[in-house]
Amino acid sequence: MAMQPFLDISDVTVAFGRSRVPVLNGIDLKVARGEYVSVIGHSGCGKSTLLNVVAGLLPASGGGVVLDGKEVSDPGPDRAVVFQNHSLLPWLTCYENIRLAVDQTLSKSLSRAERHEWTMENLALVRMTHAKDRRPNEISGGMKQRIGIGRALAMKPKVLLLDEPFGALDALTRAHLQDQVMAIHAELGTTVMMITHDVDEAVLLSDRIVMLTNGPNARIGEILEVGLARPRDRLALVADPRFIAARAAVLEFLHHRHAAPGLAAA
Ligand SMILES: Nc1ncnc2c1ncn2[C@@H]1O[C@H](COP(=O)(O)OP(=O)(O)OP(=O)(O)O)[C@@H](O)[C@H]1O
Repeated sequence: MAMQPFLDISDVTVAFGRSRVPVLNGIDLKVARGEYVSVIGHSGCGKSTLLNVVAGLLPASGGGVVLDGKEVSDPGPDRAVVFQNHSLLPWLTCYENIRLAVDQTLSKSLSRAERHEWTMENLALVRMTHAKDRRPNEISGGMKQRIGIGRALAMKPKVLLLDEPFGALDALTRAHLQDQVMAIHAELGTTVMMITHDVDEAVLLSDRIVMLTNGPNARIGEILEVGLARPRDRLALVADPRFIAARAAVLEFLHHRHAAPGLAAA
């Protein structure tokens, strides 16, 4: 029997409205358990649309998504999403934001005491124990994203969906969070699908980089196997010829073969 991929995105087409040209056309992507896959492409090509289909937030017009043998038809805790702009509840503390997700998803399998322990464990995982009693407006943007990631992981998702999770952060905070996500991925073996605009980020974090062509009718133009050993050290990689080559391949795709719409002929 052929091995079924853990996450199977099969011939997904999405069109908004009845007679519109599809945004995405025939996206086929198989992701293995524990794999870290990034999706990169120019603004508006349909990256978030693809992530939303996998999340079950948006129905595909054609094709479908199967996760661990189960067809995706609506949102579920097995696919936790972290958006660029955190979506924490402002009236709850950091602890309570994570605890709420734990209570909503694991109340059948864990006792009250275990849910407390699990919440604390996830606060520790994202290095936020010290701020557990603060509310979102009392912490920085980077800390909010850490709570968002902790909350997503606390749901024990089968796949973590990251929609430009570091996009709104300054460069240093961003680097710090990328390192934390790499450490968490190494520790938990989480399957991750991440949307990004950032070529360095994609190469640093991913096992494979999926490059989308420009929309409408966007499709997968190319998939790059990054092939760098883990753990990865951002400073050491700067001079690593394999890192430089991977980076150049993605840049070449984005800036020569599929330049931003409107700039192609410039
Ligand atoms: N609900 C919707 N109704 C109609 N059109 C939509 C809807 N959502 C997205 N689109 C269109 O689909 C296309 C792809 O949007 P999407 O947000 O997926 O792109 P993206 O690659 O994630 O962009 P960015 O990198 O700027 O976030 C865009 O042209 C957008 O205008």
